[in-house]
Amino acid sequence: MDDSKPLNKAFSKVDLDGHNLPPSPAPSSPSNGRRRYALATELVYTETKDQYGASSIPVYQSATFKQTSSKGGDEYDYTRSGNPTRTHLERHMAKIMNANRALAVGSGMGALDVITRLLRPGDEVITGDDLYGGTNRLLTYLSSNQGIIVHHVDTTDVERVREVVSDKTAMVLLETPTNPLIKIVDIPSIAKAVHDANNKALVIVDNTMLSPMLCNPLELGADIVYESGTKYLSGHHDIMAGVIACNDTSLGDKMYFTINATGCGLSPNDSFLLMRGVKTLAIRMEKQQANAQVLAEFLESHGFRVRYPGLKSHPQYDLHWSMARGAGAVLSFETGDVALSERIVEAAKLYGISVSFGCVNSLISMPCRMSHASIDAKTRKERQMPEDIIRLCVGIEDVHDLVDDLSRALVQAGAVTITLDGFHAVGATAQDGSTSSSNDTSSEPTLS
Ligand SMILES: Cc1ncc(COP(=O)(O)O)c(C=O)c1O
Ligand SMILES: N[C@@H](CCSC[C@H](N)C(=O)O)C(=O)O
Repeated sequence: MDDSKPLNKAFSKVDLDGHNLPPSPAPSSPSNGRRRYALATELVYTETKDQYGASSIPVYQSATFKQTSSKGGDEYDYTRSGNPTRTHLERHMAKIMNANRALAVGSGMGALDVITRLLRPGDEVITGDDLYGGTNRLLTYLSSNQGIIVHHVDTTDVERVREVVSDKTAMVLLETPTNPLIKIVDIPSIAKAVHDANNKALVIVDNTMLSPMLCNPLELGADIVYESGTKYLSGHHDIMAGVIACNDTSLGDKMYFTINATGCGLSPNDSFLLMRGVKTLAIRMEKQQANAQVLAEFLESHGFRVRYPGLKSHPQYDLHWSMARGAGAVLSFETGDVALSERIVEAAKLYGISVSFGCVNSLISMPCRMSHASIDAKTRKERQMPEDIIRLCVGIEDVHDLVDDLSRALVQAGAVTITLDGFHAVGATAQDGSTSSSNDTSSEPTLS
């Protein structure tokens, strides 16, 4: 049977590859999806066609939908193919991300999986040398098992990308700021260089670290943007989710095909929770990044090497602010000593020792042991990931409490020397170049 032909009302649409597309979800349309108000307003403003005028989209907790005729083909038939709660979320996200189409799936990695299924064996992918560990793991799997050639280059340097881009390049995958080294990648320059060299190559941006509140990669030249909805979009660490957005409707159809074929669409309940979470994104992000700025300045002023794009000392400060509307709420700092970093992390009380970020609660972690442990030690060394690096993911708590708790943890861990003038980092990476060893516990202050 030729299954590429529309069979009946239920499969009236095929995508460019001839795949049958089920009837739902109806793609978000630019006409009903375009932003009209400031982002903070659009985040909370929604329109629904709910039969009772519910102001919050109901959870359509149903696997199947009764059809009005034996031909099927009503707007919804089966939740794997489409669900009204998910569609409502997807249309809202398309509006927020300034895209023609948004798709909601079960996690950020699920989103990258859907995107990379656009690849064919022999295709080449260019990506960074400082990447979230899970992204690195999926790309390594694709290169070992699926015949995809992956080039890891320093994407902070456009020339390094230009050197490897070719007619075999199918995707260029970027993160900015990178996780966890907080390096900045020039999306517009890379997108132009890649599209000039190969107009079929897709530029993909993982926007998890900034969220649509602070950056719109589609407006900077990206073809597809995705985010882990587990982070800022939902904001409470109570769901796993991923969102993909693009402006090319045929790409949207292809990715929707994969979502329906593999069954990774976001569940109705998680769609509801993500929809509820995203409404407070602006206010959360504003508070989180204000707190992060205070903590970054606090650590830097006490002699720690801090990586945060809100600090003028960040080597790519101007580049970051040319693309983004804020610095985000993830920063990392070094102590010069792994054991010392461990003591700081374990001494903190307000900051949960946890992977992830973007939550209302503040978190502290050691990326090389936790979020990025799936990158082997040799590769971490080659990529110059400091083993002692500590990542702070800042929440919405009272900033004085956050500073107090971090100060106490630094003192308790022996990370600072206390003088009459205050306290100062003892680690080898202190910004003033001092090399005093943190292993010299004779100089450790004691907690009063
Ligand atoms: C930058 C970045 N992208 C993608 C992901 C994957 O998201 P998820 O955990 O929702 O699969 C993460 C973290 O997990 C991340 O930090
Ligand atoms: N054990 C998990 C680690 C998830 S890390 C989550 C987040 N992206 C972060 O950077 O903290 C795994 O192996 O994926």
